[in-house]
Order: sequence, then C-alpha cells, then structure tokens
Amino acid sequence: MSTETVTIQRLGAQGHGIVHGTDGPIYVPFALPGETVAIARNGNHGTVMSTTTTSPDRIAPLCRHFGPDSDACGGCSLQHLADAPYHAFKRQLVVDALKSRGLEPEIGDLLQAKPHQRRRVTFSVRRTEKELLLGFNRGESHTIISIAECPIASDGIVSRLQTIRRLAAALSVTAQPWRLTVTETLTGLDLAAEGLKALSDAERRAVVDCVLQLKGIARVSIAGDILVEPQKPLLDFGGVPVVLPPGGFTQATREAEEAMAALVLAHLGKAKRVADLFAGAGTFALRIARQAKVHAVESDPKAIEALDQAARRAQGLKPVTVERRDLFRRPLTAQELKVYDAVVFDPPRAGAEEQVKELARSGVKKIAAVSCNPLTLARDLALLTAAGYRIAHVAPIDQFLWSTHVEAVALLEK
Ligand SMILES: C[S@@+](CC[C@H](N)C(=O)[O-])C[C@H]1O[C@@H](n2cnc3c(N)ncnc32)[C@H](O)[C@@H]1O
Repeated sequence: MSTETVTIQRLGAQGHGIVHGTDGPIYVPFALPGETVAIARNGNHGTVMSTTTTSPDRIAPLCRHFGPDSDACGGCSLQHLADAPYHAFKRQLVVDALKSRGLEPEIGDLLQAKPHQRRRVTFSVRRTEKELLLGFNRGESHTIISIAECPIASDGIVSRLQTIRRLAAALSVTAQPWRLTVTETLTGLDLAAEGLKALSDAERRAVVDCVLQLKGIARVSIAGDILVEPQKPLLDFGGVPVVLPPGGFTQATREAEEAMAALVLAHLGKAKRVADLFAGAGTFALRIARQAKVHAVESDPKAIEALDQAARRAQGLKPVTVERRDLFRRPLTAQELKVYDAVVFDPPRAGAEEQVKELARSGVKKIAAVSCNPLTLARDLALLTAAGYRIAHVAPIDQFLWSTHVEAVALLEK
C-alpha cells in the first residue's frame, strides 16, 4: 500500500475514476474526471483519502446509503455525477462499444431514467443473531447493507419495505443468505425467493399466514414454485394482461419498456409476419400482435406458457404462435426465417451470436435488436452489417439509473 496524489483523467466503463500512471491505469471509485485526490494505492486500485480539487460535475447523492463508506450500499455507482455528464457517459458506453467493432451508425439521445421508476429489484437477505438484513451488497463484496430507502425503486416497492421485511423475516429460517426479487405488478407485489433452504410444512404455513395478514402482496414463490397467491400478478403489455410467471423476466421500468416497444413497432411498419426471438412473456410479441402475425420463441417454459395464455385470452390480436426453443443451441435457421418480413430479438447479456449468424443469411428485410449489453450487441450488429444490413438508428435507453448498465435498441434493414 502506498499513498500518492493523482488527477483523474476519465470515467471508466465501471464508473470508476481512472488515471493512467507510468505502470498502467489506476481505478479510483467515487472520483470524477478533473478531481485531484490523495489516494491509498493498492496495486491498480486507489481509495480516496482526501480531495484537493472537486469536479464541478460532482453533486450530492440523493440516497443516504450511497458513497465510499464501509457501510454504503453498492447498488448505485454514479449518484455523485450531475445529470448532463451522467447521461453523456451512458450514451457513450453504446457509442464506444459499437465503435470497437468499427460501427458508427446514427445514435440518438439517451432516453433518461428518473428516480423511483424501477418496478423490479432484487434484494439480498440474511438473518443475523441481531437483525434481518435486507438490502443490496456492498460494492464488490458479499456484505449486505440493509436499506431504509432506495431512490431508484418505485414508490410501490419503497412504501412497502416494512411489509417486504416482515415477509423476508418469515422466510429466513436459517442464517444462510438468499435473494428476493420484488416486482411491482398491477395487482400487488410479486415476491420471488431464490437460494432459500427448503422450508418445513410448519414454516411454509407461517409464511402463508403472514402474507394473508399483509396488504399489497400478490404472490410469493420459492425457486419458481408458488407458495401463496392472493392475486395473480398482472402486467399489461400494450393493453394485453399477462400473468407474470414466478421469477420471470420483465423490463426493469415501464417507461423504458414502452419506449423500446414504440421504437420496435414503428420500425416494423407494415410487416405482416414477425418473429419475436427471446420473447419472454410477450413484452414485444403481444404488442406486435395488434398489427401482425407473430411467432414467439423463448427457452423458459413458464414465460412461453404465460405468453400463450395471454394471447389466447386477449381480444383483437392477429394470430400468435409460440415455440419453446433454446436459441443458443438451436437458432431458427436462415431457411426457417425466410417466411418473416421482420425479426425482433432481445437476448440475455451474452447476446445472440448463433441466432444472428442465421439471421445474417436469411434475407429478412427488417430487424430490431434489443440489448442490455452494448458489447455483445456490437458483436451481433457487426455480423449483420457484414452481411449487408444497414443500421438505420440506435437508441440508447437508461433503465438502470445510476448504474453502469445501459440498454439499446438497434433498428436494421436490408
Ligand atoms: C432480456 S430477456 C427479454 C425478454 C422479452 N423480450 C422482454 O422484453 O420481456 C431475454 C429472454 O431470453 C430468454 N433466453 C435466455 N436464454 C435463451 C436461449 N438460449 N434460448 C431462448 N431464449 C433464451 C430468457 O428466458 C429471457 O426471457
């Protein structure tokens, strides 16, 4: 460990201040470009001890749990950065990722996230001898920081933190840490527990009794199995009600979901037959079905079942077919894709490389690529442009406020 004074040169992709020393980059969390700071240095990591020059872009964080202290929550990494440079940083993550693959398409302004929009958060939970810890892990550690507030989570979640705690306490029958994903749905909170030790019958009954005394809980599931469901947890995909499968994926904010869906629908235009790949429970497919026939493909059986049920119950949709399929191992082939006028794909962070290789050979006229990882998106788009597709537009979208994650929608045509 050594002490030195450095001036931060730029913000890295993980939100850390970076200074390039003679022996490589030094990463300084919570320091901003232009700031001169004294750091305790440990290898290529610096901890700020004092600041002599403060950036004009530095602002007071909104949340009491944010910061470099040992008891601070690691959920957010950029609350100390003013709005304009924060938005520029997020957009630049997409610009840089595409540029690293030689792509320089038209990239729009960032769709900005606002506080209290996140309708889905995953808490870390652990019972200690003294208390129940429910919150987020401290940065780069397994220590759980219990939270009393959260400026990113929706009011529907934050206002029910006490309820969530009571329920988490009933589920925490051992000292083992576990995770609780809370989704605010139209009919109440959906709570999905993962990593819990199996509960005895008496413990399960105690949780059910607890839920029945509490208000605002739609469902509690453990490892995908429903324990109690006073209400079916409903989401609305463009006017089509969908029962969210236990622990199933949904976009983190309603605002980002609607913006992404609007971009995708506008791009599809008059397409008559559309394939929605990595379709989840139908975020895009059910909206597209208002104007075109849709074939939705997804590997999660519960998600595809939820989509299918929702499509069957809905009025006024064009035909929707569903297929459970692992698109990494068995992508839709170029031959299978030829019947579609347009394809939407929205894969997990790993991207859709194998599927995109088939798409590149398919000749499908319009493609909308939705992604939460600019690096894999860039790789996949490069495969498509090499096959003659043109990127008409890329829209960077923030739905993970004050984190270094950014979503993007890329619209392509041939
Ligand atoms: C980012 S989510 C998008 C879901 C949906 N488009 C939405 O907006 O709600 C990615 C989806 O891909 C699915 N998935 C993950 N791996 C897959 C695979 N190998 N084949 C097919 N689907 C997969 C996940 O279950 C998840 O529903």
